[in-house]
Amino acid sequence: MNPNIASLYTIASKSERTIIGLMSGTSLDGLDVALCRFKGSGLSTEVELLQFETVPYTEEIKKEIRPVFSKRDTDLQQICLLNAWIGTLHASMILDCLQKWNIPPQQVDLIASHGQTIYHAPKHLHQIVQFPNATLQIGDGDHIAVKTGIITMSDFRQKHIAAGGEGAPLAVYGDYILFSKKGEDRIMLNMGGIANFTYLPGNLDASQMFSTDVGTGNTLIDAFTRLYFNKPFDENGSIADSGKVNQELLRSLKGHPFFQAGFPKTTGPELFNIAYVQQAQQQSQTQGLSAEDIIATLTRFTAESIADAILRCFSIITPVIYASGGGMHNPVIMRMLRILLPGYIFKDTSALQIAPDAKEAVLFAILANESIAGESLQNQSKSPGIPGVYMGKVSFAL
Ligand SMILES: Nc1ncnc2c1ncn2[C@@H]1O[C@H](COP(=O)(O)OP(=O)(O)OP(=O)(O)O)[C@@H](O)[C@H]1O
Ligand SMILES: CC(=O)N[C@H]1[C@@H]2OC[C@@H](O2)[C@@H](O)[C@@H]1O[C@H](C)C(=O)O
Repeated sequence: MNPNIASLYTIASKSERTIIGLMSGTSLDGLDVALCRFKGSGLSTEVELLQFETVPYTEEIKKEIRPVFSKRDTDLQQICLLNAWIGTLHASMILDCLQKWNIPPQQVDLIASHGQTIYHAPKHLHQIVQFPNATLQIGDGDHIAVKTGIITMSDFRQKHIAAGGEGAPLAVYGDYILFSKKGEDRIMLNMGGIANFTYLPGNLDASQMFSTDVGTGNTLIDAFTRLYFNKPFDENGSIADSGKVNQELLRSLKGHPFFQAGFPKTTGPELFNIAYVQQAQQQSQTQGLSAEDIIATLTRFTAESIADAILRCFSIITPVIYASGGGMHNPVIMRMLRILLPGYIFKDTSALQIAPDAKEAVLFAILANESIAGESLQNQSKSPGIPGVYMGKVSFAL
């Protein structure tokens, strides 16, 4: 037997596995590295988050990725170079973390790497009849495996598309396994670059569970804070707080057919970008707004997109909302959400023993644990957008 297959078999048979989950999201802020210890699989999974770190992307790294990030017209050579370069970069970030945590790489069984999304094109975005849903994550797993010496799983989204999904949100699989709770209806709300949520019914009926993107999270706030203030994000919402929401611009921002479309649906900065806002400004004749008012309006746009989607989905019940992702650190978004969603209880995932900034990286570690050790597709659901499949491709180190 090939010794790689034998090691994989050994890892799959262990009673405990150590898996590093990686996530580098649409905010391009850095690489989330979550070192997790797993026992079991499926609904009996137990995860302990041993270490977590967000390794920030330097301006030099962002400068290399931005020209291809969610751009239709781009340099194919740059994509080709980045695919290997990001893999190598992520590998050295992992090795630095392990050194800092004083953990030899030999103690890690697997790496679960999301990669860097550079283009997400569900059918409703590209609208080309003969092409299916599509998405592209780069930072090839082979480079991570060879450089770290650790078996790496990557490219989780393609199987989801092959089985009929849009390639996202994938969080739902881990949300179901980790956070479903009999007797409590839950919304797992993640506010990263893009905002999404998973509904977990308190009756544990997987066929009622669903997951959807709802629109922009921080991506537009970040883009305009960069444009006008040369800062990466609106820290603590202080710029939004100093501006006034413009109702005409807000109405125009909310006018896109994406918001009328049914659930589940996915999106990205391919739609929600600077041009999207400029077009809305033109339509609403609000080109003269101050930078502060634009950021206040975009912050409100984020909060209303989330609240409208939740109110559309739940007319009778008010599930408990567990927030995660960088947007929960923006007090203006959180204040608006509390006003827009009266009667809802807000918590964050630390109440469920997972640090909110680490949640997405942990969820990719869960996907890898399932693919290696899952004995049945416990997360299989009849809900649209949640095909019952094992995801991820294996890269051996040798
Ligand atoms: N103190 C803060 N004040 C305001 N915003 C903050 C704060 N801390 C983080 N953020 C926001 O959170 C963003 C990062 O969020 P996160 O890391 O969850 O995004 P991501 O994982 O890249 O996105 P996605 O989930 O869409 O892939 C930052 O770009 C910023 O907009
Ligand atoms: C294509 C892609 O990378 N999508 C991300 C993005 O960031 C948030 C939202 O859009 C979500 O759909 C997804 O990530 C999370 C981790 C998911 O798949 O659940």
